[in-house]
Amino acid sequence: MVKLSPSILSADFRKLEEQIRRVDKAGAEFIHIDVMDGQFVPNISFGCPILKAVKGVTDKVLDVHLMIEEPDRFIDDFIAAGADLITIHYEADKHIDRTINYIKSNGVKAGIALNPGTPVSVLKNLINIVDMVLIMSVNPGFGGQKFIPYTIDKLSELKEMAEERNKDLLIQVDGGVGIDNAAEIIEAGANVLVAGSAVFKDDKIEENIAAMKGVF
Ligand SMILES: O=C(CO)[C@H](O)[C@H](O)COP(=O)(O)O
Ligand SMILES: [Co+2]
Repeated sequence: MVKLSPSILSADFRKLEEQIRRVDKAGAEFIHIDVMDGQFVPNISFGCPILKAVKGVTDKVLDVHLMIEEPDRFIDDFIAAGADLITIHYEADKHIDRTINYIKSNGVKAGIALNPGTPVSVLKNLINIVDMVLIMSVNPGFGGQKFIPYTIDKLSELKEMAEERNKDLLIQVDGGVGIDNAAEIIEAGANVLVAGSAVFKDDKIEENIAAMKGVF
């Protein structure tokens, strides 16, 4: 079954609690939390205090996307704040095997994210130890960007790699996802769709989620 993970990066932060409750009630399975450090990506977003606040208002899977350098420094903090799934970038961690195993040893699910320019082939061995792979379909750092078409091929390649290994893998896609391209993205292999602007657009959260789920 395909799951939806609305990114709160596009929420109205003046009424974050209300927006989370609406996303939850409208049927989103995950809540996507974009953490940016101004180093790995050219933008700063938010960190553990926001995650803790979100944890207080929903039981949905808190899907934390760490766009930060050397994420191993902060894993304990994000686990303590309530993360259910932590995704780190392949490009940001010199000892990614150690960090992934550390996350899992704490009973939290672990994912690896790949920037658009990083080939799926780097996962040849790592695919065996992760719960999820996140294929970035924009260059990370900002919401509201355009989907990069060649990342569709990366989704297909990843799906094939997972099937060859008989592996039940969460395949997440993030960036520029909306009702216009959701069908093609799912067809290529994604089973978790992140959407920020497409969900929070015009404050029509319920309609936007229903339209998106209509495609699944
Ligand atoms: O990781 C991200 C950006 O780095 C966001 O999750 C992503 O961009 C979602 O926003 P949108 O759906 O508006 O593209
Ligand atoms: Co994200």
